[in-house]
Amino acid sequence: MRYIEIMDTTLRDGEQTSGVSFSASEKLALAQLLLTDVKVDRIEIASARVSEGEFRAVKKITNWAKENGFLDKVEVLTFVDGEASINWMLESGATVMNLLTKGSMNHLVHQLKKTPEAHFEDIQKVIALAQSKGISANVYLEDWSNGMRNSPEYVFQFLDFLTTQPIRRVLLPDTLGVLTPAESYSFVKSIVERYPNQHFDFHAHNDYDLSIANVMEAVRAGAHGLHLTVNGMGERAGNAPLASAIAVLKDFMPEVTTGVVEESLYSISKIVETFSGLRIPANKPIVGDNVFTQTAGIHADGDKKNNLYFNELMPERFGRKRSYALGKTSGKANIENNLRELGIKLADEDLKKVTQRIIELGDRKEVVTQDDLPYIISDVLDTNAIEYKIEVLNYVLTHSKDLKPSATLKVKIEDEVFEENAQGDGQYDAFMNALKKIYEVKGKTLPQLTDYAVRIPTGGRTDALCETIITWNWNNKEFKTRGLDSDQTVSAIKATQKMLNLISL
Ligand SMILES: CC(=O)SCCNC(=O)CCNC(=O)[C@H](O)C(C)(C)COP(=O)(O)OP(=O)(O)OC[C@H]1O[C@@H](n2cnc3c(N)ncnc32)[C@H](O)[C@@H]1OP(=O)(O)O
Repeated sequence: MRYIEIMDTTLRDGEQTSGVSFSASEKLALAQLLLTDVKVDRIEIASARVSEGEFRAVKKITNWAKENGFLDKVEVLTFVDGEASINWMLESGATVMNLLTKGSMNHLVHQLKKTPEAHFEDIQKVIALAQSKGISANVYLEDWSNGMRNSPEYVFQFLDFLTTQPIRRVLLPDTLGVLTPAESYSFVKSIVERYPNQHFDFHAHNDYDLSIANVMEAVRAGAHGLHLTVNGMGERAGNAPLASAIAVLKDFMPEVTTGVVEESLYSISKIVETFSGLRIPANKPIVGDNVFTQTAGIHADGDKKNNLYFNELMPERFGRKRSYALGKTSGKANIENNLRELGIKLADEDLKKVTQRIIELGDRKEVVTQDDLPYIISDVLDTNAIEYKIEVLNYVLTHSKDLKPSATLKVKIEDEVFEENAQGDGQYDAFMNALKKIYEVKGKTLPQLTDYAVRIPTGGRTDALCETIITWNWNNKEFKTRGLDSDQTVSAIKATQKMLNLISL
């Protein structure tokens, strides 16, 4: 089996994401996790000369790496700038440089304004100097992909030159993310065949959303290593994402292997999300919040029947769990899956009612989570037990500055309809005052409200529902009623309606 070396460049190319800057401590923590938990083969942690902060970060990482035997896996991007980058490396303690050179005539002529011969001479000097100081070299051919399209003679002249140099690897970047999968294959293949003794890394960018397809084709063509970033961070549309690349190699390319630990990919993704502040889209493969959530009732039903809707991407591989969303597309099977996890069993009739309630909430765009389920169940079962003879048909509640809150309501008691309005200290108080007036007309009194408690189920982890529990005193006996709704006032009115029906029994 062919071993593919994984070089993670989250801390260098990933940090080139607009608006992202890791602190030195964050860089150290990520470097440690990447090398010891995720077990990538190498990490690129910075560009030389960038800043004082970057220098401190590199120094911290190299100190740790030296003590723990990882120094040879820690790389820094450097420039063809005589002694400048090398001196920076020496002071920071880094020992592997990824030398950025020009991989297309276009960049060479317009940016460095040099001939190929002059560029090669400069490169040779830098590599020799580095070697004399104990620094080993990998060489990036920047804009290599366009070079292969527009100036292949130059690229091959350059690669011929590199065969004469004491370097470890040649790094082939699709700097502008312009390659198609077919080109990734044919360009890498032509190079690997011509230089069988050289190690080539492929470095994709995601401008056309083709980075993973390109990575696959480069590996199929014989690339020996890949450059990836956690969450696909990187300049513009980013780099090829580590988690997706690892899953694709594992599932579609059995002829290759890597040293990366799949189970660690989700946790590193979350940590990088936190440190970078760059939110992971919910639908991002492997690491997005939604990618292991079945929302459709039919899919949940199929999972029950021989795992019909599973693919190779089992969440447990990545340290995650499958979940079943609750909303308007939930069917019974979805809800049963959630109930099973909570250890709750319901009769068929009750399950149907709970399902109906969840669909209603979903229709109102409320997001229902598993945490809400026990509340919904107890509300549905509680409401079931009561035969509703008294109904609050309509109401208007007002709240305005410097005016007393008021309420107008229409209530059906048995077959009679009553309408009243009243003011109060708050909207609910006004509602109760109007209700009292209706009951006075009928020559009845209402229980005394002794406690009124509002809570968001599960301490605020979900905001779909609000529960109001009202304690009443009726003929010296206390009882409680509960109302559940996404709106706090409505939940209180539901609790009150329950009370009206209980006292009429
Ligand atoms: C593929 C990639 O992602 S490459 C990413 C490389 N990393 C970075 O660019 C890190 C961030 N960059 C920086 O902090 C700065 O650009 C520095 C510190 C590297 C250089 O800063 P400055 O000296 O202010 O130069 P500035 O950024 O304006 O311009 C870049 C210079 O480097 C030159 N240059 C471009 N590529 C190279 C190279 N591979 N080797 C040497 N010099 C290069 C340019 O021609 C330009 O030189 P000029 O000013 O003589 O025309």
